[in-house]
Amino acid sequence: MAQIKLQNVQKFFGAVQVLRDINLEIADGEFVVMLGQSGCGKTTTLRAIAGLETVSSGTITIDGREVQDLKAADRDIAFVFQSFSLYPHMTVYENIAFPLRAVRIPQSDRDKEVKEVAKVLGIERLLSKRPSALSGGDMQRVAIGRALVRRPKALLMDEPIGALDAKLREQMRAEIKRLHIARNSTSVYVTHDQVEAMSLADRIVVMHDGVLQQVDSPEQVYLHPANLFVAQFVGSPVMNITDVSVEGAGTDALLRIGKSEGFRVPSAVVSHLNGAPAKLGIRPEAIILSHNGGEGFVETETTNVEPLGSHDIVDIRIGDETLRARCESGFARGEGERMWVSLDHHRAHFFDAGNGQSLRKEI
Ligand SMILES: Nc1ncnc2c1ncn2[C@@H]1O[C@H](COP(=O)(O)OP(=O)(O)OP(=O)(O)O)[C@@H](O)[C@H]1O
Repeated sequence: MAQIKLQNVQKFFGAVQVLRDINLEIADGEFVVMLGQSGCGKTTTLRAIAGLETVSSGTITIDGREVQDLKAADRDIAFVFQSFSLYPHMTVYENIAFPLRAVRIPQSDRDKEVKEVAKVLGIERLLSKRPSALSGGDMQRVAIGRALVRRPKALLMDEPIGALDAKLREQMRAEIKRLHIARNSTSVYVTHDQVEAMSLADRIVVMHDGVLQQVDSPEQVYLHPANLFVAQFVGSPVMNITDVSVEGAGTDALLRIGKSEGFRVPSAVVSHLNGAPAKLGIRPEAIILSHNGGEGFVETETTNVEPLGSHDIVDIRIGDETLRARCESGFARGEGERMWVSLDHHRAHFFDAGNGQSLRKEI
């Protein structure tokens, strides 16, 4: 197990900068997920930690030792990729035992370690088989087993289950989590799948354009996104974002979206904005629809209904904007239906219209 620290890490490929001043501390035993769109630099960060990629500047330390100039083999870190890189001519047992043979661990200890890892991963029955006889999920279990068997300081995983079908991914996700709890190995995991990130991580590192946008628990990333990018990247359907003007003083203020009639909210909700241009962020589940209206509700019309089984996503018009609301199945009959809408202002987010940073009320 290990503590990993990146300080002021920069990486250029030719003239193109793909990592911009990365600062990140990963605690011993922590499960950190790097989340971002394709090309944002998450794989490069992981490869830099592993020693498969050099950094242009900055330092990487593992347990206090600077490693940025060490070869991958000298960092005591294991890596699992999306593609199953098993040796086809070896059995599962031999594949898992391989890293132990390479460092000349005696046969009896090797046998004990291989069997223990196989037990944790539930692949004991496969030990005598060759990779060609395995399913995709089992191949990836073996790849993880091989990475874990020599008890590396840290386990780095790059979209390890990205190539599996949806059902198997769900199952493997649970297994990786269970494995992490059992072994408590420091783990860094790369994915572009926010559900995977939310379900696995102790902390999520949201990355965009080579810059860390937010490093926080899944709950914090969802409830308090640091900026517009994070707000729209995490959560499905995405958070509604609209320009908003704030009017009025006294006890109530009016949040007006476009030329809409506006939502009356307590002034305290918006007092910290000080009249600066802001964007409103509101998740679909924080939009309240009603057939009858009432105080705080504004009249609207549905423009689309997406039935998803457990709930529906209903599009409504406010001013010139379309907002997406989450409501119970069958609540809206179809498009063109008259409705009333209100916002749960406790769950409203505001962002600086210029730089996109969250304008969070200081508590
Ligand atoms: N060896 C290389 N030479 C030149 N450019 C590279 C190299 N490796 C990566 N890049 C570029 O660096 C940027 C970051 O790539 P990286 O693989 O880290 O992103 P990523 O977020 O992991 O994306 P993906 O999920 O697609 O792997 C991309 O623009 C990519 O094209």
